Amino acid sequence: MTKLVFIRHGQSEWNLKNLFTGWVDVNLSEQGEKEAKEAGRKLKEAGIQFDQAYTSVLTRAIKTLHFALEESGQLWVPEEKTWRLNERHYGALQGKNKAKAAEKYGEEQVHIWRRSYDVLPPLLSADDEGSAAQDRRYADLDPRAIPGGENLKVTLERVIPFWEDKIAPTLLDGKNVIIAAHGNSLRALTKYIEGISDEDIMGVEMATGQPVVYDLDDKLNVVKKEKL
Ligand SMILES: O=C(O)[C@@H](CO)OP(=O)(O)O
Repeated sequence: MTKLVFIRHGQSEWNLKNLFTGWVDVNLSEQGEKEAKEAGRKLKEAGIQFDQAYTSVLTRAIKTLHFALEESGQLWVPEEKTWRLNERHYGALQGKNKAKAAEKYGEEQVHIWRRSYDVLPPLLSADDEGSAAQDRRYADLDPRAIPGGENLKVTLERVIPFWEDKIAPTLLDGKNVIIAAHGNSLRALTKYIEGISDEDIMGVEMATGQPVVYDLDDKLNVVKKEKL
């Protein structure tokens, strides 16, 4: 039996301001730091020991991982960062206020952009200001893989190759894994490992800074799921 823990980053500065964030690299808020440390204390209390950590290339997830590991006395655990665990890219919505967008485009349209499985947000092009194509951390990516905006389906399609190549083999090796990532990259992984339908995933939410602990059998079937 191996343990797999998901943790969505603690509250970010843009969660606090209610802005669409996606690939914009914002920091944790003060509250977010507290949530990440509290998550670490809960992991310690539960006695969960990790062998490997994975996170995105975004500050809010990396710092959440570090606070949680430090607080649980496991800051030494090997970690790998990948763009594949990034938040879903919110395209031209990034930086816009979610409540103002609902006033302008209607609640329903905004809900569809936020939670539908396969509707894309308005896209950014590579030469638009704020495009990831201009960000050095994505320099090694095929420019065609740099998104201008993603729905959950596209997010899942770029998260799963990393699951198959790295995370699943580590778990199959009997190692306990923590993944510190984002609301939508973790919803994609949740959908995949729990076999949730395209419709039902619309109702699945991830709380900031709350560890979700899975016990997996030797075929990586979920035996138990618990939120700390
Ligand atoms: O703005 C975002 O990047 C995400 C997570 O904060 O928002 P939502 O929950 O609306 O998908």
